[in-house]
Amino acid sequence: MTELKIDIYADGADIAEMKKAYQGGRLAGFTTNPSLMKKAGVKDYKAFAKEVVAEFPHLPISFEVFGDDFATMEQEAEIITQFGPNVFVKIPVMNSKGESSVPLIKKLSEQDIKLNITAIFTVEQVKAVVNALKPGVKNVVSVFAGRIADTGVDPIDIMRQSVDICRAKEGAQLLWASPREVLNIIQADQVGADIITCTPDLIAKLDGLGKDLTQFSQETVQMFLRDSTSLGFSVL
Ligand SMILES: O=C(CO)[C@@H](O)[C@H](O)[C@H](O)[C@H](O)COP(=O)(O)O
Repeated sequence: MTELKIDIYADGADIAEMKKAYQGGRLAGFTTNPSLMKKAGVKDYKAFAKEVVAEFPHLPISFEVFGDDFATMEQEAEIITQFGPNVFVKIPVMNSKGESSVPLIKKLSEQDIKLNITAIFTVEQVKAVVNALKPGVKNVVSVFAGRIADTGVDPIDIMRQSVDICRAKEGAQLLWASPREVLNIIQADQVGADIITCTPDLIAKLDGLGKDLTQFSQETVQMFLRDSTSLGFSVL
């Protein structure tokens, strides 16, 4: 069995799926975002958050602000942080107009609000965000490695540099966001990221970690046989 040092969080907003993922025994926390809440059909943000916090009072959970102007984000952050002592407030690194959230991040961090800064893609953004965080307060810095890879860029170097920047600030934890495959969990562990947040489907695939490849080859052929038998086809 491959030993992982990294904390694995579940990324989603479907409470039944979150509970199921937690029962697997590997989870150290949860993240959500507006797109995941839309997909899961969440109708009432506060009711949803209350239920999640009641279900997992002992695990870190990140809830995102919905506002796009900094005054609204600030008000929402002050409400979200009161959802529970285990709650992190997710603030996007910029708003939809591309205006930097760094001044707001600094303001909220100075109030000891635990933050998860999200939608980070560059080392420059990591530097600016970490610089704004109050030392000693637990914070999460979420770099979207999978979306970086979607542009054809290998995210490893960006993630390595991000780990180093976070290590220099007490309390800052680097989160590898948007992983696509189990290999990314190994890579995140190897670069020294503190957290990786994965969909429940990806978490389920962790059962394949360290599996014998010849055995996996045979199981794959057995799957083809099961399906060809059930289809009843023959080329003869
Ligand atoms: O909370 C976080 C990161 O802190 C996550 O919910 C984060 O938003 C998601 O992992 C990403 O948005 C997922 O990206 P993608 O798989 O849709 O490309």
